Amino acid sequence: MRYLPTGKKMGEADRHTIDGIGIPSLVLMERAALQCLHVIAARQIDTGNVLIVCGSGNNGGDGFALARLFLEKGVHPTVTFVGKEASRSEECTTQMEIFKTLGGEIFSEIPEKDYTLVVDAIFGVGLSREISGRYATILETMNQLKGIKLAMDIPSGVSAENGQILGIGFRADYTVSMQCEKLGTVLFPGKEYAGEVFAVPIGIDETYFTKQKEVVRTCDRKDLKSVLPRRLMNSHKGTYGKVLLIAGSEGMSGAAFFSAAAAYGIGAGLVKIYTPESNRQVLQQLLPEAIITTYEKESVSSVTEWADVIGIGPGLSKGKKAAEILETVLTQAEVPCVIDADGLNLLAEQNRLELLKTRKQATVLTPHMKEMSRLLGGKPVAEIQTGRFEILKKFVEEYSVTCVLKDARTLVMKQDEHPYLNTTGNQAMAKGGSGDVLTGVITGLLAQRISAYDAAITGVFLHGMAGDQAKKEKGSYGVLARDLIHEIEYCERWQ
Ligand SMILES: NC(=O)C1=CN([C@@H]2O[C@H](COP(=O)(O)OP(=O)(O)OC[C@H]3O[C@@H](n4cnc5c(N)ncnc54)[C@H](OP(=O)(O)O)[C@@H]3O)[C@@H](O)[C@H]2O)[C@@H](O)CC1
Ligand SMILES: Nc1ncnc2c1ncn2[C@@H]1O[C@H](COP(=O)(O)OP(=O)(O)O)[C@@H](O)[C@H]1O
Ligand SMILES: [K+]
Repeated sequence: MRYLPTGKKMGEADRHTIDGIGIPSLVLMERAALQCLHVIAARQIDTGNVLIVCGSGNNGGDGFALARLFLEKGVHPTVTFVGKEASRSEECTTQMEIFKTLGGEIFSEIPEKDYTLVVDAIFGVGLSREISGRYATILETMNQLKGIKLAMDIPSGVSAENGQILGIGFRADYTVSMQCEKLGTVLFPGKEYAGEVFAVPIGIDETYFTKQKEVVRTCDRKDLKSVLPRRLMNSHKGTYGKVLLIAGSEGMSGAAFFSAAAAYGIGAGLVKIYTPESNRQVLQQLLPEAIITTYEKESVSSVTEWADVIGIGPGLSKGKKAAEILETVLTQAEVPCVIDADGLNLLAEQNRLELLKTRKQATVLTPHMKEMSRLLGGKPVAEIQTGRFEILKKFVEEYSVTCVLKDARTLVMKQDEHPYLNTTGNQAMAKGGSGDVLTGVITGLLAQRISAYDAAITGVFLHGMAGDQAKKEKGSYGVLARDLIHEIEYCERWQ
């Protein structure tokens, strides 16, 4: 698990470390510069001709410190100071003076040379407004230079708060992020400017974020062991829960299959599909492990009574029958529920969202951007994209749900928990059926009795990992929903 603070939150943690704990700012800066040097060595970057461009804040201070460490190694970097003298920070001034005392030369323009490495130390998390004028020209020049590009902390121009490009951004091959990767290089378009990101420890106290519930977190492959539900030797299928999937309508059996197969694939004990009779035969052939029961044969009340967890919506349709079923589930089922696709579209109509407020068990909603827009009464997708954290926070508080907002960077939110931003998954998953698989995975995890928040973040993480594995095998074009299921079945291998 790792935090993805905004620039503002990172600044707070810096101050807490410096003022609250007493670690001097220059000590942190020294470690920041040393870590950059380590990354440069680890990536075997040619330091034959290094350019370091420094601004007037502490990011510039990082740059001067790195320049001095290069001197110690016998490397003579070209250092350009592009900041304003008047606004130079104390640390930046100190580092600049040390560098000068050691014989370092400081330019005010970028000398024309063939650089092997270009280091951006103009703006870090202190970037506070659009970049224009001379700074913009300098960044444009730096982007056009040959050589490997490395950003200290965050590429200049990328907003650490939201990943937006403020005018112009440095296009890095590598970004060395101090202590934590910032939210701005995980979100698009910032991510595309950051290249490979190394989050390096420099001594900032990250436990500061534990109580700051607004700080976003993510997880990595190494967390898998702790997030996967345990599989006990002394167990039976009842141990891993009974999943009911209410999915598929006439001519839409595939969605039910994907969700059900994914629920089994992630370890659920028993999976039942509730669907129209016309889907019975094909589903029985596609997934003989599943129990098939139909609208014509059984009432929704009796099937919901059987279930430990319900997933409703994939391929459901928006017909009258589907609406009745959803309303019965929301008012009668006293088990956790995952609502997806048409389940969400129906929820968005006729004030049905209000039904969520009376539910006693956990509800997980898995909308993509367009479905979220419908849930929010038609709020434009662009508005949701830029304001996703605030908008979702309000929504989950109002309806007491866990919300999985699906996107290239899926966001999971629940009241009183850190927002979770997913970093697995890729463009190969942008295809029909991918979402149905996610519904099955989250439902299958809930069946194994982990909390709604844990099931949502673990499900999203594993689903993305499956996409990444599938892309490795098939590339970006040919991955199908069934490939995701196949990979999920093997998820233990990723630990
Ligand atoms: N001890 C610590 O705290 C540690 C900090 N560390 C490092 O410090 C970085 C944060 O440093 P920071 O807070 O000084 O801000 P920074 O990113 O250098 O920028 C501020 C300068 O930019 C200017 N400016 C901003 N926007 C602008 C614009 N659009 N156009 C023009 N100017 C603009 C702004 O000017 P002003 O707004 O005052 O006019 C000010 O001069 C952090 O990312 C990390 O690298 C690490 O070493 C670890 C220890
Ligand atoms: N470019 C991408 N990068 C990462 N994940 C993606 C990308 N495109 C789609 N996905 C994932 O694939 C899934 C698509 O879900 P959804 O749009 O509901 O598909 P469907 O309704 O066709 O099943 C989501 O989990 C989403 O996060
Ligand atoms: K920078």
